[in-house]
Amino acid sequence: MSTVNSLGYVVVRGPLEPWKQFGTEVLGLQLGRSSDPDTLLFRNDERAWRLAVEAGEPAGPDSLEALGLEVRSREDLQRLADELRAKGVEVREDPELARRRQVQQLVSFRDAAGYCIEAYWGATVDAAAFVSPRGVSFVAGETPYGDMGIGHTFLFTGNAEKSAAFWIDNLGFRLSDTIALGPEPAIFLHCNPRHHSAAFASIPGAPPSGLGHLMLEVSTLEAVGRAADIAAEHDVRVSMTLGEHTNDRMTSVYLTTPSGFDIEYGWNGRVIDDEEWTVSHYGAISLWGHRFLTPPSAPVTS
Ligand SMILES: Cc1ccc(O)c(O)c1CC[C@@H]1C(=O)CC[C@]2(C)C(=O)CC[C@@H]12
Ligand SMILES: [Fe+2]
Repeated sequence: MSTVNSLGYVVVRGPLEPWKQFGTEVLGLQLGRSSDPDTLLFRNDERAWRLAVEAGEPAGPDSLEALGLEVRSREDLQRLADELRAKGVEVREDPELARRRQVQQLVSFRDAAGYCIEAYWGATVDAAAFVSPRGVSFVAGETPYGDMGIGHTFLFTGNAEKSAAFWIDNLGFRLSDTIALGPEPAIFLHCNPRHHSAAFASIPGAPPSGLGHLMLEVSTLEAVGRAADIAAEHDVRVSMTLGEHTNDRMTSVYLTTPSGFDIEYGWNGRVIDDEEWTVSHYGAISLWGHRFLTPPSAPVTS
């Protein structure tokens, strides 16, 4: 099976000016060079960009435009596209989009829940070094465990089981673990040593689909604490307080973006070695902390 190697990039919609400030000053992301005035590009590592924000209204979880899933080579992308088509998935090669995303080749298709997936190889590495405006370093492309991608996404879905099955059966993701969360367990999947690159949950009261959060991992607890302080100064909404998750052991805080979905800003996430990993089920989401300040279903406020 052709295996996706990482969650390489995420494309969302939102208001650009607030995002520029939030991305650089709160998150410590570096602005990348964008040839399109209606698209902001953010870097968190050596890549030309990892997070793109296209101009639009705040739409909460519906702000998700596309998920970029990276494969290692032209041959792997060809195999992946062939396998998807053989299973009846409509796969479209898009050279114009590949140019915009600064990758060598790209195909797009929809997963079981209808999320727009862009599979690609040949991402552009920037000649300029990554320099965070807040001096933080991210755990992303270049890690002792290899490329772990941008971070992870937590996706709402009508049917977590069905969504996860698509990613496992067609994209080569592996089950990390599950957590009791509402009537059906939330499902966490990995495709590299990062504990999970995608999680699926259908939660009563939460939206039926969309991006719950994008997790960005920094290399120190100090960087998480400072982000929480700066968020408070900027009147950024904290949707979950500092805490540590049971399964991936991420110590994190959840900050609401100008688009209305959350960024989980975390440190010390667990890594998985497939040779040794045993799947567990957890009865709680956190070991400590992570209190909701407002319910996840509360309306978006700017
Ligand atoms: C449960 C869990 C484990 C590890 C993570 O990295 C992670 O983000 C989560 C999800 C946390 C959290 C939750 O469990 C309840 C529903 C929440 C609030 C959301 O709506 C987004 C984040 C979710
Ligand atoms: Fe998360």
